[in-house]
Amino acid sequence: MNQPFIELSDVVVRYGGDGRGTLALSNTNLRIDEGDFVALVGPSGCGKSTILKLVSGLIKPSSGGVFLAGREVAANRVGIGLAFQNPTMMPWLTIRENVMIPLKIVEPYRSEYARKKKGEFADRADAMLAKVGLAGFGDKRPWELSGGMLQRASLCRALVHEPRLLLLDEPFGALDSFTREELWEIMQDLWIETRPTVLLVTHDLREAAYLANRICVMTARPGRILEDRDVPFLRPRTVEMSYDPDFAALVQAMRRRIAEARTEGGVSLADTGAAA
Ligand SMILES: Nc1ncnc2c1ncn2[C@@H]1O[C@H](COP(=O)(O)OP(=O)(O)OP(=O)(O)O)[C@@H](O)[C@H]1O
Repeated sequence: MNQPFIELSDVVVRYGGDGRGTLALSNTNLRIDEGDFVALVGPSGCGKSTILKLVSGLIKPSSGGVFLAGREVAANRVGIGLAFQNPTMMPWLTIRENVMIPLKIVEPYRSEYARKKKGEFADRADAMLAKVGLAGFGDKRPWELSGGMLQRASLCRALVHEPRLLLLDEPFGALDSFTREELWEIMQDLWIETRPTVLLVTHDLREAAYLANRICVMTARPGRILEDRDVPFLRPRTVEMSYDPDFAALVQAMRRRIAEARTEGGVSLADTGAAA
């Protein structure tokens, strides 16, 4: 079997440190190949964001292993892009400067940025903005853009340094449904063009089925992967396709699975730390 790009092996996460805190993940196993697009879905609080935190190295597992490109996450230098529900732009910077932030921080761009390539990087940011329909908005400040426009800019910022891994935590969750669907299309185009490995956390099952190649359904907390399904629809997918019977049937099956999953994790008082 090929070595996966992301691997979680028997991962347990207990928040709180003294062994009496919240058990968020129990014996979670997950393998993701490079270039794949995987959606994590499941009941609220089941540990989806916890998996993103593990893969980004923000937290360590209480036990088990988390590997990225064959190495422990802590020892890894894989470039990562991040986008969240709240696009959090720096208000004192222009949109272009916000998009360029990873180029100031992440090598090899960082040293080049300091030397001579600032103009070149501004062009790169403008090209990204044009791809997501924000041509000409580089000089604007964040407060001059709508929520949907800010989220487009946030996708540019997540991808400008060509990361091998893109972590998305409900990036379209706060948008109206029309804007959300527009952003799905943009996200799909960006993924097809550069093929980063993507791990998407979402509550929107149509979104998961539109964007992902695989959907992993988690149990209620303490979470683990309950079901791992391939999404067979051809690309590029369209919003119209999301109303086809096959697509609707997949979404319905997921919905049922999550309803069942709500009862399959089983949170006890001890798990929450409330019994302590
Ligand atoms: N820093 C923390 N300290 C203590 N408990 C935490 C911490 N972070 C998360 N938790 C708890 O761990 C569990 C899993 O949290 P997580 O955010 O991973 O779930 P989620 O599936 O992403 O939730 P949602 O779908 O509601 O966003 C939740 O019960 C949460 O309250």
